[in-house]
Amino acid sequence: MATENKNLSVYDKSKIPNAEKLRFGIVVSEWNDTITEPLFQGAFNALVDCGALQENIVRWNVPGSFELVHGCKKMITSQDLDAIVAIGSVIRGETSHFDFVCGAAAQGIKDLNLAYDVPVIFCVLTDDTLQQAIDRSGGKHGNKGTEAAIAAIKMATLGNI
Ligand SMILES: Nc1c(NC[C@H](O)[C@H](O)[C@H](O)CO)[nH]c(=O)[nH]c1=O
Ligand SMILES: CC(=O)[C@@H](O)COP(=O)(O)O
Repeated sequence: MATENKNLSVYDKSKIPNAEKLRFGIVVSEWNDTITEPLFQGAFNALVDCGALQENIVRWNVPGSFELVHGCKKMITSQDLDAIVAIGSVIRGETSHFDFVCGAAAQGIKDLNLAYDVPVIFCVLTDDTLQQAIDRSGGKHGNKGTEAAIAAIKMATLGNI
């Protein structure tokens, strides 16, 4: 189902485990911060709405989406966390740099999920236009940060009875 057919901000709290006892990290790319800041707010607000304590949410900033992987790895190995949300916004420019940044972020985050037991949620928008990014960071399609926070709670409690 394409994003245009679902709202990224819609979730059913009755089907989400309470996050009160969980600790979360959020690593935020500073590139396109007009997009990544709303994504962070969406994620932060959803975690708190689902019971997470504000003091149990750790935020680090990195320069760009390419640096999300190292930032998440450093957070995994230095903090005691139940899940991490990696937030970025990559918007296509004139060159193929977009493909390399997106690919590196996606593959690197995937590798972290294989190498460590802390789930890292891929909250990196990869858009052709700024409008697409706006639409997915609190616009008409909702907020990808909200969706990522819910995924983080679900993955942090995966397999719990
Ligand atoms: N163009 C975008 C970038 N580019 C920067 C890279 O992520 C990286 O910081 C740089 O290549 C130095 O290693 N990053 C984004 O997050 N979004 C973009 O649109
Ligand atoms: C995703 C990028 O790195 C891109 O925004 C850079 O723009 P350009 O490809 O025009 O250098």
